[in-house]
Amino acid sequence: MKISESDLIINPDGSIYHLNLLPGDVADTVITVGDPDRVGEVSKYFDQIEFKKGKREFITHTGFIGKKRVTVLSTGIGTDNIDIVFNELDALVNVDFETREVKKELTSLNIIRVGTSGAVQPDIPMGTILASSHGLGMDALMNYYLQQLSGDEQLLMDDIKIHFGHLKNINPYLTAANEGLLNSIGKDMVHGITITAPGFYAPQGRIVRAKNAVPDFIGLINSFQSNQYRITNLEMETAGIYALAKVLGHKALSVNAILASRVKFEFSNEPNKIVEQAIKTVLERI
Ligand SMILES: O=P(O)(O)O[C@H]1O[C@H](CO)[C@@H](O)[C@H]1O
Ligand SMILES: O=c1cc[nH]c(=O)[nH]1
Repeated sequence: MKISESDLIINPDGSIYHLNLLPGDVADTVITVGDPDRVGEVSKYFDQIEFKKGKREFITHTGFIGKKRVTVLSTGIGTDNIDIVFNELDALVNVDFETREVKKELTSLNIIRVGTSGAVQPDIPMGTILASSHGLGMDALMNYYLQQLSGDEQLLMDDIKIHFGHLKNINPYLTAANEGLLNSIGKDMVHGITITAPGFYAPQGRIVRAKNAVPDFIGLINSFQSNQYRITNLEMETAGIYALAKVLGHKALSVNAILASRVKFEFSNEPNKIVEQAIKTVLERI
């Protein structure tokens, strides 16, 4: 079936609407970062840069590490941007832009986020590199997509619904990391459930001047336990990445540079060093 011109927008030069990329520009391994300035911090380790492109907050560098072709792409902040990035990345590899039809043979990308995050458990200090075993979304993105949970995801979700059931206006969603990526790139890292929040301040329990509707948000999330699983950290993209990757048939892992301890009220004074360590670790393992 032909995808309409208003559903899938292709620019006059044949590139996709927001990412400004052509089919063929995306490597099978994609690293996503939030901050556009972090794209160069990743591609500086490439042996060869094939091209640099960008539009708005979506900066892309594709190149080679040895013989391996890698794309690094910035998503900006939030799951609203993840909706754009993941649908457009998927269309670039799985839709024929000439016929506007879904290709017969689908490509499954390996997508690794290297992001920053705040820890909510006292035993997870700043400087930790953490791989998200699950993304737990507190935003609204997955109200708009059909998602099927595995048996394990459903069991965990049942406990989450009980724990967070009193938050009447929030409809949490959960997706597990790709197991292969978690056990390879994420091996030896701290693992835990990452909460993806629809904001940085009250949605992550921060108090500056406005009054928060959810009292002791950090206490609420760090007291959750279901079998071996606990919530370890807060950021703003992982749950959307895990959920849309699964819906679209891609593999995803989120690696978090822990810059803050929300229980010790500390924020790192050397965030770039921690992010650099996360980037180097991921690049060594892809
Ligand atoms: O450093 P990045 O990858 O942007 O990730 C984190 O930092 C931003 C907030 O400061 C949010 O995007 C959050 O997810
Ligand atoms: O606490 C933090 C740190 C980085 N990014 C977030 O979203 N939260």
